[in-house]
Amino acid sequence: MTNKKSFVGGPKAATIIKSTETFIYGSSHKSTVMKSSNDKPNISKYDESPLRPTIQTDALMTMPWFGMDIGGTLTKLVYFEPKDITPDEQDREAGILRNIRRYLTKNSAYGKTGHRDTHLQMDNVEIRKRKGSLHFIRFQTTDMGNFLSLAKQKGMAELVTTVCATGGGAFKFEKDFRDQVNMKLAKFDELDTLIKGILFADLQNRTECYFYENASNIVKSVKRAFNFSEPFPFILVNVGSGVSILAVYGPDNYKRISGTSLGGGTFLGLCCLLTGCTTFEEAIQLATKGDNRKVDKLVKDIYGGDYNRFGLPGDLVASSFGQMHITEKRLTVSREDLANATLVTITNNIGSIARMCALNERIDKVVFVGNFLRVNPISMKLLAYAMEFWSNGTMKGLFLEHEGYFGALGCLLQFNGELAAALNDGLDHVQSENHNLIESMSDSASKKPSGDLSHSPETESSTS
Ligand SMILES: Nc1ncnc2c1ncn2[C@@H]1O[C@H](COP(=O)(O)OP(=O)(O)OP(=O)(O)O)[C@@H](O)[C@H]1O
Ligand SMILES: CC(C)(CO)[C@@H](O)C(=O)NCCC(=O)O
Repeated sequence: MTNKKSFVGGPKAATIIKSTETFIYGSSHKSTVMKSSNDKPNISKYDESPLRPTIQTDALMTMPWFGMDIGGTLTKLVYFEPKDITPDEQDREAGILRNIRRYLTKNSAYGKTGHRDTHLQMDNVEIRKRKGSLHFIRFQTTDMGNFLSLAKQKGMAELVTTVCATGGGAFKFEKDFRDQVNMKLAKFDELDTLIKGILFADLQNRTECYFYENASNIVKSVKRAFNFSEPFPFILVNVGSGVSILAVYGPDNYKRISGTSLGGGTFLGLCCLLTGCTTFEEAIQLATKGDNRKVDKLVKDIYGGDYNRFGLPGDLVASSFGQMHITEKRLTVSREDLANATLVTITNNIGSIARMCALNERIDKVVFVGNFLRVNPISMKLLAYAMEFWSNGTMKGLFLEHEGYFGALGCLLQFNGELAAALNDGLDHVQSENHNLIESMSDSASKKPSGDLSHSPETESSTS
């Protein structure tokens, strides 16, 4: 069934993952075509970047189109559903492909932990000259075994030979994909794809980016759309299981400046330990009803009021969990208070590190993403408050609707030049090539960031 072709054209080798007449949508579906540079797929204005490989063959990439981000806690899957299928194409569409399309788009729950976030669906999207909808699906990474069994049961193994994947799990589960469903993973770096996904989503969705108006008043602050059409430079804080902080200067020009192991995984883990809850949703619900002031020690618990000399208001947390060494206090706190205090502790710590990074880089826009922010307005409002309050209004916390899906989305968008490299030579090839390009570009730039692809000590510092 698989007809895999490799050929060289121009500066990069290009590989068509699978060229099987039956499974391809589109009219010229039989042959492998190298697209010329003036016939570019209409993806985004950022495609004009000098760093982007110009060889593009993916207009004929076979369906289904997936991008997968296999993270430490959640696996995110973005699926492109073509909506411009002609009756003729429909006739030729293979049964398995049709069944997969229907299974994914007609359901919103899959297996034990799989969910489709229907409210995030993007319609009328154009990718590689095809029009369709993007569907956003997640499941627990601990459920990978069940996912692979389901994929096999639905016939994916016969249909797809290669999946574009990012996140640590693209490395960790590579062998499982190969052994259990005969699929190869084309691996992409999680931070590269994160940025690609963000830029694409913002172009597609005018209300993707938002901020909190009146951020200095948490009770009154309200969500408002933010015009992110001139995004650079910005600080990007990806709050997943752990936290990565990047300074982004252009679509292909960024550095990982910091990180912390105190992230979404820490919140969930501590909350489960302290309250006996078992899910993130439960943890957030508890936190919504609790009061951290019964758990934390505030400035006014120490000063009796504000600490004016250094501008510390009495209501500020002086010491997270600082009252919990007192037996009577411990006896009066509820599970809800403990959940709220855990959320506030983790959020404030992330806010504080993010603000220092922004200050250091002299950047005023701080974008927070990652699934820690899912159904979590408490943290978003706190982060917005922290950015505004501690910077005297000079910094702005920004948020994006598709929170945790950008890595998977960016992965789905990868062009064949990069795809080919990932397939032929492994990720290292892509990384070192991007690194060289970024290095050569940054030589002439006033700021001199380099992509944090080598994890050299100069480009990365870690708080953990
Ligand atoms: N349904 C859920 N189940 C588990 N965690 C959830 C859920 N919804 C939101 N979260 C939060 O999102 C975090 C994971 O976020 P995300 O998916 O962005 O990261 P990841 O890719 O799994 O982690 P990493 O990038 O560090 O490998 C969890 O640690 C938790 O705080
Ligand atoms: C290891 C990753 C990059 C995996 O996504 C993430 O969980 C993270 O950035 N953790 C924090 C690591 C640090 O302390 O810098």
